[in-house]
Amino acid sequence: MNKNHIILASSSPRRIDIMHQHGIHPVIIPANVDESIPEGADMEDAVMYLALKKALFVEEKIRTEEKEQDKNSVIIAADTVVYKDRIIGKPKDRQDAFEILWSLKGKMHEVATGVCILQAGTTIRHCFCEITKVFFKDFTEEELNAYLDTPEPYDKAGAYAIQGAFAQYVDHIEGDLNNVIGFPWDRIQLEFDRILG
Ligand SMILES: Cc1cn([C@H]2C[C@H](O)[C@@H](COP(=O)(O)OP(=O)(O)OP(=O)(O)O)O2)c(=O)[nH]c1=O
Repeated sequence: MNKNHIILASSSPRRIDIMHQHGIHPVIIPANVDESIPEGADMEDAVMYLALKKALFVEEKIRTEEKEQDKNSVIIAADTVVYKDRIIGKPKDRQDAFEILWSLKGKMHEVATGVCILQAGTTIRHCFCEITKVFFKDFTEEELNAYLDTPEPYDKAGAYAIQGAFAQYVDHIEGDLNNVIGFPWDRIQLEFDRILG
C-alpha cells in the first residue's frame, strides 16, 4: 500500500485508530453528509452509497480548496450499519438503544461496512461491502439498563461497541472483527493494492 497522500474521510476515532495501528497516518477530513438511507435500498447498497457520498464530499472539498498536496490523494470513506430484519443505524436516544439491543439479544445479526476508495481528480472509484455475523448472548433488562447508563452505545451503529464493555454479551462472530468496528482492514488493504498497485 502506497502510504502517501491518503485522506480518511471520517471523524470516527475507531477508523483513525485502525489506520494508525497499521502504520498509516492519513490526513483526516470529516465528511459532514446527510446519512439518511434512500428508500428501498438494501443493506449492501445503503452502506456503499453512504461511503461513496462521504468520499465524494471530501473530493469536492479538496477540489475547491485547491491545496496542491491534496490534488491526487487517495480518499477512503466508510459507513457501518447493523442488520436484523431492517437496517439499524445509530440509536436516536436511550429508548431507541434499549429497543435495538433488546431485539438483538440471544440472536445473530449482521454488521455491514461499505468502503469507498477513490483517487481524487481521476475516474478511479471503487466501492465494496464486507459483512460480519455477530451472535449475542442473552442478557437481562437490568444488565442492559446498566450498559445504557454508560456513554458507549450512543455513537455506534446498533447501539453497542464490540470493542468495549459490550464484548461480554457477544458470544462469537463469523468474519472480520475490524469490520464490526467500522473498518475492514484486511479487505481494504487488498482492494487498495489491487486498484492502485
Ligand atoms: C457495531 C459497532 C459499530 N461501531 C461504530 C463504527 C462506526 O464509527 C459507527 C457507525 O457510524 P458511521 O456512520 O459508519 O461512522 P461515524 O459517524 O462514526 O464516522 P464517519 O461517518 O465520520 O466516518 O459505529 C463500533 O465502533 N463498534 C461496534 O461494535
